Amino acid sequence: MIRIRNVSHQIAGQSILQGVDLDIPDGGLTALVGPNGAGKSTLLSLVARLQSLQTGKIEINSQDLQQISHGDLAQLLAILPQVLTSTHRISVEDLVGFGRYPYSRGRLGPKDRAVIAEVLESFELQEIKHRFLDTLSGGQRQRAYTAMAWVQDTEYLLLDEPLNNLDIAASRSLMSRLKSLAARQRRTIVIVLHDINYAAGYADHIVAMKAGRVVTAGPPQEVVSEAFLHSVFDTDARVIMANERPLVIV
Ligand SMILES: Nc1ncnc2c1ncn2[C@@H]1O[C@H](COP(=O)(O)OP(=O)(O)OP(=O)(O)O)[C@@H](O)[C@H]1O
Repeated sequence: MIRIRNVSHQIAGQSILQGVDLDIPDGGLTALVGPNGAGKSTLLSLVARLQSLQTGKIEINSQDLQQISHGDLAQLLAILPQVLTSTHRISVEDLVGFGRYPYSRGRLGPKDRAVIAEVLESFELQEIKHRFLDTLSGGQRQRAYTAMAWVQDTEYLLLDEPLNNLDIAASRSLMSRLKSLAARQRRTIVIVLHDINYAAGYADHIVAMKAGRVVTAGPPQEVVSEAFLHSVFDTDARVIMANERPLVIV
């Protein structure tokens, strides 16, 4: 479990997170939602130790995040940040191969190669595995980066807006793939999503943030309502039920 207690964060004197308390349960998909600037990316980056913790405490599997060695953390948790550069002349296969670095230290062994082949297959990248990243479409590149995060084979995977640039078919396919892989391999995926319907349709848990605080958390059926959209997103939209999940009429 990821346990976040009383985490506050400031940048240049501005308060970004304010006393965040949150338990992210083990297994399945937890969607982090909220308006632009709510603090979602900042919270993920603190959990992944991309930024230093200023106040409060974060524990992963009851271990203090600050005390976990770099090597152990790289095998426990992977993050796909929001901003991805694409200027590198690197092939999809090599990019995904980099994801094995915590295990291979740069020398891919048979197990690494097998895992890479399996992930290229399951993320439908086989046919473009020799292409350079800067020749791909935005959506293909996004899939390649997500595969690189996945191939790290970590118990916890943090994905910041992985549906960026993906069309509806690719978005649905990625969400159902993540959901079934998480269930099959008992992984915990925390995913920042802007489209509330993908969160409502696929996530096991939803955590909503606003102005640097967690305002509500729970299963989609309990969280997503017209009152929730009004209070968190300042918008009035209808919510109906479809396939036993809430659906926002946009
Ligand atoms: N390096 C930085 N310098 C100054 N302000 C920052 C920096 N990083 C984040 N912020 C500010 O912190 C707040 C939270 O940003 P963050 O990216 O965590 O929000 P978010 O919920 O992920 O937003 P979005 O949905 O737009 O990606 C925003 O007001 C942002 O402008």
